[in-house]
Amino acid sequence: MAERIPKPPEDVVTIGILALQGAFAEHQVILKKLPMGGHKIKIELVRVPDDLQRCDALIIPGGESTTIALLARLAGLLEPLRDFIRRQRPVWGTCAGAILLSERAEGTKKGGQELLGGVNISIARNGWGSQIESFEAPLLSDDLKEADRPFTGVFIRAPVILSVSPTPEHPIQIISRLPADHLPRTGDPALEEEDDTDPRDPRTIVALRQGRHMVTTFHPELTNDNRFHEYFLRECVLPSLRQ
Ligand SMILES: NC(=O)CC[C@H](N)C(=O)O
Repeated sequence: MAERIPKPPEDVVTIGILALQGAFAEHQVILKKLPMGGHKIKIELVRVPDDLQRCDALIIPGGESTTIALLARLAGLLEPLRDFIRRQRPVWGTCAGAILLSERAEGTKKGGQELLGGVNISIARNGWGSQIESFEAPLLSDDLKEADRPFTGVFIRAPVILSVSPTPEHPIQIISRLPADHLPRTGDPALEEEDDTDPRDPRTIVALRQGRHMVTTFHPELTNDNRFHEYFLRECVLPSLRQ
């Protein structure tokens, strides 16, 4: 009888999704379907500090950043989350999550808002103006698989990146920008007149990363396209496991 060769144990990667409020279930659906080569993904819905302890990486979903911060405080998660980020664990914030990962936020509610920090950017909550509830834009990025195929960016009361502050030790990589012909109409001529739009204007940046910390101001979890999830795993999560 042929000897059975035992299969090597699959590497299990535990991805946490902060599940206090917002679109965490949508991230879960995409992660479950994501092809992972030799790795197996275990998804951990993070609601208390012990959940976070089991995670190799974390996704902070879209929703309401003030509510998420408040619930995180009540759950005793604020400091464990900040510690997770400080330890350079991979973290990705989408929309409200992007606000929470920013070092500075404008347009916060009265009394301010607690942030987690970790990505050296300034961001404006609901920065496209209250008249623009949501819009879609075709996004291109050389960093995505099938780079020629636009990714449909879904923006819902999205934040706007106001400035990025890289340092030599902590460079910031721009992953995608809004195309000039898809800038929302904000009444701000600098953003609307194509000829005048500086392509380096930080307000056009919609996806970036600083080390293993990534922010997207739109909702990749609300499309059927898993390429930003694939990017996060490939560029932020898997390299962190090899150390
Ligand atoms: N879709 C979203 O996540 C919106 C974010 C929301 N405007 C906030 O400030 O938290």
